[in-house]
Amino acid sequence: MSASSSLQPWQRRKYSPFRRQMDVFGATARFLTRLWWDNFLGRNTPECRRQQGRKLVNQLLRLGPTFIKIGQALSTRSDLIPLEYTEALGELQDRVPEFDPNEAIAVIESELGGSIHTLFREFDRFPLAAASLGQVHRATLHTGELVVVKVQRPGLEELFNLDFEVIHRLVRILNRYIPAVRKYELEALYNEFFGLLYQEIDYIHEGKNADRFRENFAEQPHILVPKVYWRYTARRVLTLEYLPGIKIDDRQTIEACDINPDQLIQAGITCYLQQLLKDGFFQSDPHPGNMAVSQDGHLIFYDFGTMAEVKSMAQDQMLNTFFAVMKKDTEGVVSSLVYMGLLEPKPDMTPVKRLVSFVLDQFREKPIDLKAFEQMGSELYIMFEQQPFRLPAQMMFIIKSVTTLDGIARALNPQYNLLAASTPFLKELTQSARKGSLVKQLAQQTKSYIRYRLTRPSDAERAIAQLETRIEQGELQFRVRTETSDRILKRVYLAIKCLIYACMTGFSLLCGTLLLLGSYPNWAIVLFGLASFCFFLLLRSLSRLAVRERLDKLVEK
Ligand SMILES: Nc1ncnc2c1ncn2[C@@H]1O[C@H](COP(=O)(O)OP(=O)(O)OP(=O)(O)O)[C@@H](O)[C@H]1O
Repeated sequence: MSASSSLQPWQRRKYSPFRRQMDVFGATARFLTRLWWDNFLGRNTPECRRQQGRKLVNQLLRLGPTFIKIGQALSTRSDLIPLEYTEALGELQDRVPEFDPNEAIAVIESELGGSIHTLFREFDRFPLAAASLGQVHRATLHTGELVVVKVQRPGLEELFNLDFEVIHRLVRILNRYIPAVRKYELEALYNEFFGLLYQEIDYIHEGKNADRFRENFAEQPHILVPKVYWRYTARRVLTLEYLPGIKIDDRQTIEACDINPDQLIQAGITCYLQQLLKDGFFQSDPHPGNMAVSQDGHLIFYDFGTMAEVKSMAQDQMLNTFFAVMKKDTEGVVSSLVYMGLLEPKPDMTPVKRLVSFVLDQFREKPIDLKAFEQMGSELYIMFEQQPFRLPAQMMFIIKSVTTLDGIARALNPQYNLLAASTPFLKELTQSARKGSLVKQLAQQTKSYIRYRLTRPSDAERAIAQLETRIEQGELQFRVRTETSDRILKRVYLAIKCLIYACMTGFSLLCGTLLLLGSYPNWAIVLFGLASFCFFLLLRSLSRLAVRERLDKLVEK
């Protein structure tokens, strides 16, 4: 990033709230007037919108970091603004001049409490990278470890505080005087946006995110996440292990290093599926600057300032969701999205279902092609204009991150296939979900057997029949937990019980008959009752004995 010679207004040392308000209101008024003028002249072509988009980008750049971030956030909202605008805003690079290294050093010294020489053995004054919120310098710790120090732009928080007030005022005015904007729920968007922005400028939060992300991938050595040096980290300074890498979309260098792009794609897709579906914690901004490839082909992740959360899913739920998308099953997709908190459950879900069905319909005759999501942007916008709801930000983050990832994969291999790249993850998922469901079924069957001991033998019979079939099909294997002698003892015990009940039945019957013949009918009835009860106990023990025998045979197999 090149340093700009002319100082932008937002870089001023002193920026009065009134002056800032005038600048922001002036820029908004100019933008709205241009829109109104185009509308008045009936100029509503894609080319006009593209031009307006470009002008908007320049205006946002002049207004500085808050507005650059607003532009970047809006570039994911094809549910809110037309495609030409999202495209123009998507190009909104962080064209912000890097700041003076002396200022960076001053921030580090005040945040970490020590002079730069006591903190670091070496500190590279020339930044490695610069962005709207901060810049990254290379350094060496006194212990010899190579690190990068991410330093926040001086005065950034003050500028955000100023803009927080100014934009709130602007939102209230727009809501009050321009009824057409009310459908955008600007107040909610404003809260959502600043909530995320304040999180992004808290580097302690970013460090914690990095730690959490690293833990989620601890078992996967091909995913690298820089270690956080907490002793050298504060709210405005983040010190990370130096992990240099090749830019993820630099196919030539990747191939020159003998790294297989297909393996990288697979690792990237698997990693994202895990983030989205299993961990429910994902990097919502996977642009090529936030990912790199190490010399030995591992995937490196940078930047954990914009992590988003969704409800993680159990394995079988994940599978159902994935297959619902692949099968284009609207109901299934909607219920998964509701479960993950990506759609708000409403009494009338018809508009949502209509929208999901529209999206899935686009792929009716062909496999799901993520690139097509982007091309559908303008149609989506038209649909949203007619729908009485907007999507939660996370949903748009997912669409954006998945489509960005798809773009990166295509840059590496234009022939790549999403389904093929997802296969390893799905395979593992299917296996563990299958194991999980087998265990569940076994538990259920065992439960019904136990229940049988208290209630009906027929349930146990059915459960055993199912177990038998599954064992025969090789799906289940029993681990023998009781000793053979123990099992024989139990059967003998049951057989003795049967014998006793049989004797008691016979004896009661005999006594009952004798009493009846000896003209004691009342006593005879009591003994016949006792005989029937013993007979019932006999039958129950016999069926238990039969079940026991079959179970033992299964175990012996
Ligand atoms: N641990 C690291 N090791 C090596 N290089 C790094 C490291 N962290 C960041 N970088 C480099 O610095 C660049 C910017 O880092 P990062 O994305 O974290 O900054 P940022 O200010 O959040 O930028 P943006 O918000 O635009 O993504 C990365 O693209 C990468 O080239």
